[in-house]
Amino acid sequence: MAAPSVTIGVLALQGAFREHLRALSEFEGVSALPVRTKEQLATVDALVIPGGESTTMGLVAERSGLLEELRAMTRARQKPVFATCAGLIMLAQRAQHEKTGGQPLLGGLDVVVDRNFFGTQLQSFEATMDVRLPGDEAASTCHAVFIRAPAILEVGIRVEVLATLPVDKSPRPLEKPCIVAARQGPFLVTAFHPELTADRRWHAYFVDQVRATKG
Ligand SMILES: NC(=O)CC[C@H](N)C(=O)O
Repeated sequence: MAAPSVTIGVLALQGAFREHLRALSEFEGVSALPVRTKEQLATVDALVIPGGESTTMGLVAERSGLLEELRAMTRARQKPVFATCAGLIMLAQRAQHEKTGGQPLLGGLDVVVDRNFFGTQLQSFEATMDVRLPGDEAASTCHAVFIRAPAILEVGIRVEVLATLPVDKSPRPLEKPCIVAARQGPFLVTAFHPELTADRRWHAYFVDQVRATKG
């Protein structure tokens, strides 16, 4: 039986949305659409929130009247959401080192993130680390691109950790490995950018999850 076809939106207000649209278009039976309005948001089965700059993304969402719709969607935790880097910050329940004066977050993912955990743009880096994708029996290797990346500092009990960056791979000294990928119910998050490498396992897992949700 053919897998059900699904429509996946990519929030296209700011940031690396084109790369996600391109990655999703590689999957058969997936139609990938940029989302900029409430009407577009209402038509998708799932949403990708890309990397970029979370303060700008939050402000543009606020100005375009999309923020409350997005919040309602993520807080209801019904539709699958794949959030990368700035997207992870947006989805977090709480962020440290927020922009002065605060910044609009969506919430729904039970984590605390540090927004610029690894430092400035100059501390952007790449690392090969072990990850465990949901459903995989064993850990496997993943090459990851971190661009002024956040890290997850605290997780709620319903959050499953999928990848931690070992201390010797970090550009700044760390006391312990830090969490860089996780999932909770319909949410999948990475602090790095899978859309910028050829490794499609994260998108593939997400597409499967969207298909399973749609039945
Ligand atoms: N590459 C990224 O998405 C960087 C995110 C950035 N640290 C922020 O605050 O939004």
